[in-house]
Amino acid sequence: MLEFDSVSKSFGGLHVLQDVNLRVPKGSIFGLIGPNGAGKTTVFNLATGLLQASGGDIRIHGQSLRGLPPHQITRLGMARTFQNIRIFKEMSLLDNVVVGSHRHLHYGLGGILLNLTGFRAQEQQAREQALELLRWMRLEHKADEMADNLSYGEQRRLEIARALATQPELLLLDEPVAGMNASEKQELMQEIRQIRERGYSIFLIEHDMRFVMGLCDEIAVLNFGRIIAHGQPEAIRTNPDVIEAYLGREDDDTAPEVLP
Ligand SMILES: Nc1ncnc2c1ncn2[C@@H]1O[C@H](COP(=O)(O)OP(=O)(O)OP(=O)(O)O)[C@@H](O)[C@H]1O
Repeated sequence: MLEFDSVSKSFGGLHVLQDVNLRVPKGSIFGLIGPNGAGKTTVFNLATGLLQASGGDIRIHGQSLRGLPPHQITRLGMARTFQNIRIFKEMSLLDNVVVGSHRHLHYGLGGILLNLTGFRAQEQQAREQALELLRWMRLEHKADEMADNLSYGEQRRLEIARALATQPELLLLDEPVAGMNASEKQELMQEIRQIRERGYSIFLIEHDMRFVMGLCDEIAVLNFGRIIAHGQPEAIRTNPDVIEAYLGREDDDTAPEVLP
């Protein structure tokens, strides 16, 4: 579904990604892990058009993303959440999600004036869809509350609901459980599995090894901008290159959990 083909990215003389090859299969939950600063967020920024690759090609459904701005990439079926949560805190949960669905509402000002009934019907549909997505993320009961009132874990789940409102085929999650407690993590794992069962593909970056190993079908490991391992969780857990990459960074708080 999403392919990185020999992708590189430099900032001036700093080579952040080199010869990155990735295949995120349709219907999978695919994890990208690696020590701090390995280049994981840069991979997401390239996939969503926030950055352009210095070399190589990125494709979704075989179509190159080269030169496409983020909003066009969204139209190709990709949506993401961010490491630092980006929700509208002064708006209700429902409105936060409705905003996400607006690329699917087909009206301009003229259209609204000429066809007020059609406009209202689309708005109503967007609200119903938003409520459904809030239900998926167990936030439906708070639909009319201000997003500002949510706990950290709830804000992360709201961001996922809003990303889903763009009707993506592939959902990119950047550190979805950062700041969550153990039971919130367990619940989110369940919700992400259910999202996949509904036909979505998931590509996630996460430092929490228990979460990644318990959830992902496949995992790729980045270290200093290169993919050093790729495979099923058990193979990654015991891969000597992966263990060494984490051992070499004892400052990284995730290191002990990778060790077999
Ligand atoms: N816009 C930029 N300009 C210059 N350097 C950048 C830019 N964005 C990222 N980098 C550098 O690229 C490297 C990889 O950063 P990136 O955020 O992709 O890593 P990461 O694996 O997501 O790290 P973390 O796990 O800490 O979030 C870092 O050295 C970072 O300083």
